[in-house]
Amino acid sequence: MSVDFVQPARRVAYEVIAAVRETDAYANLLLPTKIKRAALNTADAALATELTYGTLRMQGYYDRVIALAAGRSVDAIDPAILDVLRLGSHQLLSTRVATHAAVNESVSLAKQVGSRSATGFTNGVLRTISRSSVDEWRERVLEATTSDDDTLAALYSHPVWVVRALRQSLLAENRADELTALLAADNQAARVNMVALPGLTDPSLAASLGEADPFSPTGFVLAGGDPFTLMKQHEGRIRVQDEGSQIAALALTRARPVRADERWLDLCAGPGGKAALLAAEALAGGAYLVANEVVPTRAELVRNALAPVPLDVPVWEIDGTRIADRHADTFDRILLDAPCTGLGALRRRPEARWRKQPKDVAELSGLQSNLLDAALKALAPGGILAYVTCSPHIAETRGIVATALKAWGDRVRQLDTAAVVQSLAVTELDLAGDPTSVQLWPHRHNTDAMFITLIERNA
Ligand SMILES: C[S@@+](CC[C@H](N)C(=O)[O-])C[C@H]1O[C@@H](n2cnc3c(N)ncnc32)[C@H](O)[C@@H]1O
Repeated sequence: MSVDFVQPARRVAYEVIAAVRETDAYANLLLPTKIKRAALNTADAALATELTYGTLRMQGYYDRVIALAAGRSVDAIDPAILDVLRLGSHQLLSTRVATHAAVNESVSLAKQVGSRSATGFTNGVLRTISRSSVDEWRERVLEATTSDDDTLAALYSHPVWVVRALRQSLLAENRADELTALLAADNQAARVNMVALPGLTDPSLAASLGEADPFSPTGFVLAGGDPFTLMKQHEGRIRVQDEGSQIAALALTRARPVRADERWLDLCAGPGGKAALLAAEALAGGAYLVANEVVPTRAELVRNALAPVPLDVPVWEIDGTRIADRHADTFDRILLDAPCTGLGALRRRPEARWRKQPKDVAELSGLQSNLLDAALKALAPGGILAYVTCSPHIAETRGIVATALKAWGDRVRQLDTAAVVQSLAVTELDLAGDPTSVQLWPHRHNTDAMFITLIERNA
């Protein structure tokens, strides 16, 4: 074996981590392609996934260790070599990979991607890290933190502003004591959860492929196998979908019995996961559904997602903030699954916490408010709107709703969303706070942190 050998799983992990940094690639989309191209076997694919996701998630923590071991700020390290060091640190501090394999292969990788001097530097830093225990490094990192929030940020590898935002959201439910459980849950791999479109799949299918979800009546946890192969085999009538997303869509469709010929709208539908579930529900209840998505490539994904449902669903491509220009007072139910920071899906998107910035919240909240106002105008009198985000950030959730309620006054009212969600759930959920909205959580419900509120426009 050449001294410069880098195991294919490590090479794949490195390439994905580097692409995330260089081209803003999404690890969850790029990794499967790279694994396929490298023809990794199942064990190597699992190793590449663990190395990629683990390194990206814990990057903030590893950077603190690397800075201490290197005696310089990570900003002063060549970015390609920093990626090698992060991947090496992950192997040394969080896996059972043998020290010599972690160090030697990192040095070989450094030789391939960095300058000549980088190999000695990589060797030195990783050997320094390997000489102290995991606990000793934790102590050293914590000694260098500057506040309680910084300590949590370091230990659980989240940006400080995200730690604060998550605490605020839990505080709104009087559950701030759950913060560390939430931060820890963000660092756990999410299970593969699927939806079996109701009315289009045999009810026994879920049991044969996995275990029924505890809360969503349409979902199951996949026991094993490749979900995308299964999806193809079942012609899209089962698909990957978080349990929280299913609950959000069903909160709208099951808020009250469906009258025949109701008109439904999915205002921000791409890529179409919830649209497919809404379509199955519309078909069963005799309702019409329109899906809308402003980005044409994502509108195409919506059409694909809807294909398995034998219902004619037009897919519009208009700016949702203008929906009421031509469709005021029209729809009986509207799903507004708003574009958001995605801070509720950090388990699933390992790099997202480092990519998002507080300014994203400010930008998105303007759009969210405009979309909500337009959607309320497009609602028929007596109609119901579900405002949903996969972020628990107060500025994207309760803040947006409060602004709309103030502007709309007695022309709208919030429904008992908690009661609706409990009534459709298979088993009772531990929900906290004001029942006009529901906040799901990874640590409490094992779902993404979806926020759901139902608003009725007065007749
Ligand atoms: C959170 S995603 C929706 C996810 C989707 N409901 C699903 O379950 O697959 C929000 C979507 O809104 C779209 N979007 C952003 N701005 C929009 C606008 N002004 N009008 C309509 N759609 C918009 C984004 O392109 C994105 O696809």
